[in-house]
Amino acid sequence: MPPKMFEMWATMGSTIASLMFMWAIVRQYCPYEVRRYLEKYTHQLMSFFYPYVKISIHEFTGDRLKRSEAYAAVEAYLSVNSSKTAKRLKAEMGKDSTNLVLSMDEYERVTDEFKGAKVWWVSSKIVSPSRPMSYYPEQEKRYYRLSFHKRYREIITEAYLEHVIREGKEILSRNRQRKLYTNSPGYKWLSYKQTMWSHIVFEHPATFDTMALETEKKKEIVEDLVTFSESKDFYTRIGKAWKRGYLLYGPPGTGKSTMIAAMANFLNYDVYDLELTAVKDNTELRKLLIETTSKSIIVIEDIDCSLDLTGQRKKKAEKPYPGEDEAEKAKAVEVPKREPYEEGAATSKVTLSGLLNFIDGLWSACGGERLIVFTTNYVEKLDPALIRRGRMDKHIELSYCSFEGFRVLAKNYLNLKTHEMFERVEDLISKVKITPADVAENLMPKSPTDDPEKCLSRLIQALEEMKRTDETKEESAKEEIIQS
Ligand SMILES: Nc1ncnc2c1ncn2[C@@H]1O[C@H](COP(=O)(O)OP(=O)(O)OP(=O)(O)O)[C@@H](O)[C@H]1O
Ligand SMILES: [Mg+2]
Repeated sequence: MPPKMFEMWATMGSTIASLMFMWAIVRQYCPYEVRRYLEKYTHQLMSFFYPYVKISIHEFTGDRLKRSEAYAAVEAYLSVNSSKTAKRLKAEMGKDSTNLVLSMDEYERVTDEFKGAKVWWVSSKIVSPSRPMSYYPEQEKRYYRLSFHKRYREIITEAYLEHVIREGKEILSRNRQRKLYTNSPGYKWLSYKQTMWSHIVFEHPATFDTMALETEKKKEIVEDLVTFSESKDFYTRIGKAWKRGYLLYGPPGTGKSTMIAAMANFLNYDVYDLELTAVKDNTELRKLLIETTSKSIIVIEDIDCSLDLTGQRKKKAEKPYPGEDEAEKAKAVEVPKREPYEEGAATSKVTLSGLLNFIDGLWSACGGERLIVFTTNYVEKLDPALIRRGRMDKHIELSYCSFEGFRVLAKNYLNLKTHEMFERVEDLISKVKITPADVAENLMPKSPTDDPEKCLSRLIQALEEMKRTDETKEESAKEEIIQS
């Protein structure tokens, strides 16, 4: 190296060293105010010469309980765009647990181009150590940082970011793994970040096609759901919250819970299964509902058993459903039942007015696309205030199996569209009250040797037995009348 050059490097080196030394002294001894002042102006001076703009998108913003929608959209956008160029990727199980979804690993950097503008994305995190004696673990604050040259400021802030968010949201809704949430007491104490809901992936196979229901009824429900999901502007225009209440009622085993799953699958919504007996009081109910997200169905099953609606406590099975005596009940398919109201009464103080307030007031303020579904076996026991239109907009009765319903089940279970034995089934099914659950149970092959004929014979036998029991009951009732 020529001596002149060496001298120049040496001078520069010593200048930088002395500046750094001075800065260290300033940091150590200057009062905080002076330091802040100096830092601010150094920063401004640096950005004057530095031609790049940086935008950070943090995972959690002011409201630490809610993940930023923008962060989720950027993450989805980059998961598709970065997987082609990034060298360090992380893999997570995707929708339906069938494939791995790749996304950018931490501290990885990828480039993207938009209308001739080149941008860089970096995924990063700030780790703040846990405080001594603190209950909470160390916290990680993840963020994405976007950098681009300042000459592209307009194009990036006005068009590129919008493009990223729009595409990201589309990817999210395509890949969304739907969830089934339940409120379990105590779970919320696990960590301050934990919500009051616990969830699992929702993978119920029910659809409207597999439901044993009259075609007309199915069509009406599907049209109602489609109209609701496409009516965002309508609800805004008339000044009503974008929500709709459904009341599903009918005897046990007629498909109320199955229909909720079919609705969720049809609309691609999450399901919040709200166990009212596990909710301490109205305040907790409010908190739970505020935490629900848009595009969801909030379900309160067996509402007559979950809430003291009249001041009188009720037992679900205190009266058999018409046509359902003890012998029939014993034969019926075992469907999991909720505990009757008494079980939760000791701890739950949720009142009817609390629930009504939520349906009308608070929930309406949450905005977003939500359905609320109540189910009951005894519609006549419900307080009219709870089920009036406006709260429960659509009342759907699910009843005993018709021949049309049977045909759907025969197609599902036996892959039969028609069969000579159907005629006998048609005749019998019009005379007895059998639930779709019972029909399904009889049609289900019980061993590998069970062919469709055997399953149909089993159903016919069950229907004949039910008919005989009904006739015997009718006769003894007639005799009783004659005797009295
Ligand atoms: N309409 C239906 N279409 C197809 N399958 C049905 C139908 N109704 C009942 N089933 C079958 O019976 C089983 C029980 O039905 P489901 O749990 O939906 O009844 P439910 O009306 O919710 O009963 P409960 O009032 O006891 O809660 C389901 O797993 C399903 O296989
Ligand atoms: Mg049910």
